[in-house]
Amino acid sequence: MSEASVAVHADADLLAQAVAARLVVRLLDAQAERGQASMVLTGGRIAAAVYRAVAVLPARDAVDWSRVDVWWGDERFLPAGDPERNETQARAALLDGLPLDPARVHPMPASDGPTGDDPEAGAAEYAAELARAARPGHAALPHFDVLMLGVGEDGHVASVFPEHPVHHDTRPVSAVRGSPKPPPVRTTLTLPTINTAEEVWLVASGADKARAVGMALAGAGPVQLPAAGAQGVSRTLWLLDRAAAAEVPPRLRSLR
Ligand SMILES: O=C(O)[C@H](O)[C@@H](O)[C@H](O)[C@H](O)COP(=O)(O)O
Repeated sequence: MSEASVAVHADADLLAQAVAARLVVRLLDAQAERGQASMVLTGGRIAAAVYRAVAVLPARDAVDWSRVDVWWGDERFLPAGDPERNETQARAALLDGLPLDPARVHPMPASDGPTGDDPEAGAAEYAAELARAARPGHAALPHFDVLMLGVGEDGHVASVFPEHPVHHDTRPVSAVRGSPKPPPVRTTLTLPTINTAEEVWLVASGADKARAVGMALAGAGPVQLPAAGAQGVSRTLWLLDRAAAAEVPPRLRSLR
């Protein structure tokens, strides 16, 4: 697992612009290396700002979007098209304007989808979809070039919440009930699945995130503070605005 590094930007807008630029470069590098690229999306306000920033970035046209796989790290278990779904938000902010191959866009289950209103069946189906995309000879997961995560005030990432039973789920994808952040029923990649990504980027903006960010970087445990347990194979990058970085431990501040 990689050591975390931290980049701090002046405010939320610059943070979103910088993450958008990094994302385009990451996808370009992956395509240069592997002929294709994959990104795992998250939900929340800062993620939506990043997607909007990618949408208007001229360099986005350098990416061959028909060779990009799109996955989600978590989803709210609601009907397809519900405005609260992370998928709906990402499509509106970015995906609908990109020449993606629809077969490479892999939304998490909807409560009115083929697996019905059963989040367990939906999670199992998403695990099966991941397994179908796995590289031959590899574990039941595809290669994730970059996996982005927002960070909750309580330190949750994706829909892995502090002290929640999801921490004991050994499956790659979990159905979450009783989420403290509405809506209560969700689907999420579990932390071990998240941690197979080549790069994990934790993106946080605002003073209400400072405590969770500071504690995660100071070495809190993942059950208490799930963000502390998210790590990329070759890179773990915290992308923060100044307000969210206010409690970053001094030994990491030099990396700003
Ligand atoms: O479904 C969701 O809500 C998310 O995927 C969640 O994990 C989110 O990323 C964080 O709660 C941060 O959200 P904000 O950026 O809005 O604070």
